[in-house]
Parts: sequence; C-alpha cells; structure tokens
Amino acid sequence: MELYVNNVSKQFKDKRAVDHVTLNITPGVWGLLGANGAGKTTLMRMIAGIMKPTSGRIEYDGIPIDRLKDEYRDIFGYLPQEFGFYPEFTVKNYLEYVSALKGLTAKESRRRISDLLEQLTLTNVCNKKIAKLSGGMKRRVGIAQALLNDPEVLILDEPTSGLDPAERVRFRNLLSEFARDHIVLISTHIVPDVEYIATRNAVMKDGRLISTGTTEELVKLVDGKVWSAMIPTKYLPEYEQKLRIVNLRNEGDDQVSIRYLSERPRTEDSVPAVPRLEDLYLWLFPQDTLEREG
Ligand SMILES: Nc1ncnc2c1ncn2[C@@H]1O[C@H](COP(=O)(O)OP(=O)(O)OP(=O)(O)O)[C@@H](O)[C@H]1O
Repeated sequence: MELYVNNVSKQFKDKRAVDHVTLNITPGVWGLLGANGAGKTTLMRMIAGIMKPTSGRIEYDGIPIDRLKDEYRDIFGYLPQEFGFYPEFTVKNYLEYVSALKGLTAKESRRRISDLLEQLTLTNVCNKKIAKLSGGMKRRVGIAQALLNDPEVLILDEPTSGLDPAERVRFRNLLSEFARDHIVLISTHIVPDVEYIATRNAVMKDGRLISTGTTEELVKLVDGKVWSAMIPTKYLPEYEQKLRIVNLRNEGDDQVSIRYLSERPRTEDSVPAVPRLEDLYLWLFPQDTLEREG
C-alpha cells in the first residue's frame, strides 16, 4: 500500500499552487501542514483524483491513479474542505445514498452505517435532517461518508474544524486505529490534532514541500528556540512589540508567564521550553504582526 506523488505541480494561470512536490506516502496518519494558500487543498484534490496535475504524476501501488478507473472508487475516501450535503436528507438516508454511489451491497451498507454512526456518535441524530445539525455534527457526517467504503486511502481536508474537544479526542483515536493498515492524509490548521497521531508530517509553503518527518524530527528544528519567562504585566505591551509570543498566561501578582520563539533568550530569567509541533508551525509561518525578531 503506497501512494507516490512524483514531482507533481499545479499551475492556475499565473499562480503555481503546487510546485514540484514529491512524497512517498505509506500506511499511517500523515499530517499536511501549511498556512492559508500553501497548496494543501490543491495537492489533496489531485491525490483524490478530482483535479489533474499540470505536470508530474500520482501512482497508487505503481499504477497512475487516472488508470485505476472503477477500482479508484474502492480505494479512496475523501472529505473536501467545503463539503456540500443534501440538507433535506436525514443522516441515515444520506449515508445510504453515498453507500449506493460507492457500490456497497445493502448488507455491507447497513453494517458500515451502523458502525460509523456509533463510532462518530451520530446514532442519536441518525433520523434528523442534515439541515438541522450543528456544524460539528455535519463535519462528522462528512467524515462518515469518507469512511463508508473502508478506503485504503483516506483524505481529509480540515476534518476537525467545528468539532468540540471531546469529539476531537474520539476522532483522533478513531483515525489512529484506522491508520494501522490504511493511509490517512489530513490537512489541518489545528496543529495539536495531528501532533499526537501523525506518523509523519509534511509541511508546505508557497506550493513547495519544505519539510517532512515525524513530529519528533520536525520539533528538533525549533530546539533551543522556544523560551518561557515571567514578566511584569505592565511591560507586556512592550514585550508583545519586540518578541514573538506564542502563549501567555496571567499569573496574578501583576505577573505574566510568556512562551516565545527566538534564536536566543531575550529576558534575563528566560528558560528553555520543550518545543512542540505548534512552535515549529509558528516559527515557519509567523504572522507579519508577530515577526519582531531582532
Ligand atoms: N481554482 C483555482 N484557480 C486559481 N487559483 C487557485 C485555485 N485554487 C487554488 N488557487 C490558489 O492556489 C493557492 C493554493 O491554494 P490551496 O487552496 O491549495 O491552499 P491551502 O493550503 O489549502 O489553503 P487553506 O489553508 O486556506 O485552505 C492559493 O494561492 C489559491 O488562491
């Protein structure tokens, strides 16, 4: 089971959305990280076979995906970023409809739908119209439809937006288990959602792949660049101007503890902090207003 993205590019008029990306994807959870506009959705749409690359090719077990034809439907499951439903369908009717499109038998369909409703805690709302569901519930229905055919390759574009913390934990556990013998590719802005479950991560910037590795390998890139310190509250505005603060907490007694990114300590009592994937993300994708290293 291997998905090979071989030197793939996508050009939209004057915009190169994906730029010579090569990636060898094996079973496990792969986190695809990158700022808005980095090219994640475009890459995922090409892998899902919805969009053709301008150059390069994508192969599944050595076969170009555009040659897979009907087999393709059995291999891939895809949750797009903007997922349209039939709002007048009930959850169950909708999943039955998608099962039929994916060629499941009535028996398989009943079993899969019942399992997925349970796993995604949708059983209680299965007879509700989709139009009446909350955003998080709709997202879970979207995840369920992508999983219906037990796909070998599951592609999820921003699956966790709108999920509450308990749902996120359940979802992460579900994916970790599923990914033992499947390929799961997830793009998300919510870095902690991939931090704990990703076997490997791929980081994109301006259409290019700038880093790949396990969370531990990637986090090493910001080793020695993450600091914590305590500062008087009255100086906070000043520090906010000059430091790249990624987290702060009021500690009472007019003190604030801060976590910041810098090549070197910037206050006398700064101590090194254990870096996390989110620190790497913020290091690679600083917002303009926060970029005050100097
Ligand atoms: N159909 C299109 N026509 C023209 N430009 C496009 C098209 N689709 C995407 N782009 C551009 O390609 C670049 C990459 O977009 P893409 O949606 O792949 O990024 P992304 O990493 O998924 O961003 P986000 O996190 O905001 O979803 C962006 O500059 C976007 O404006």
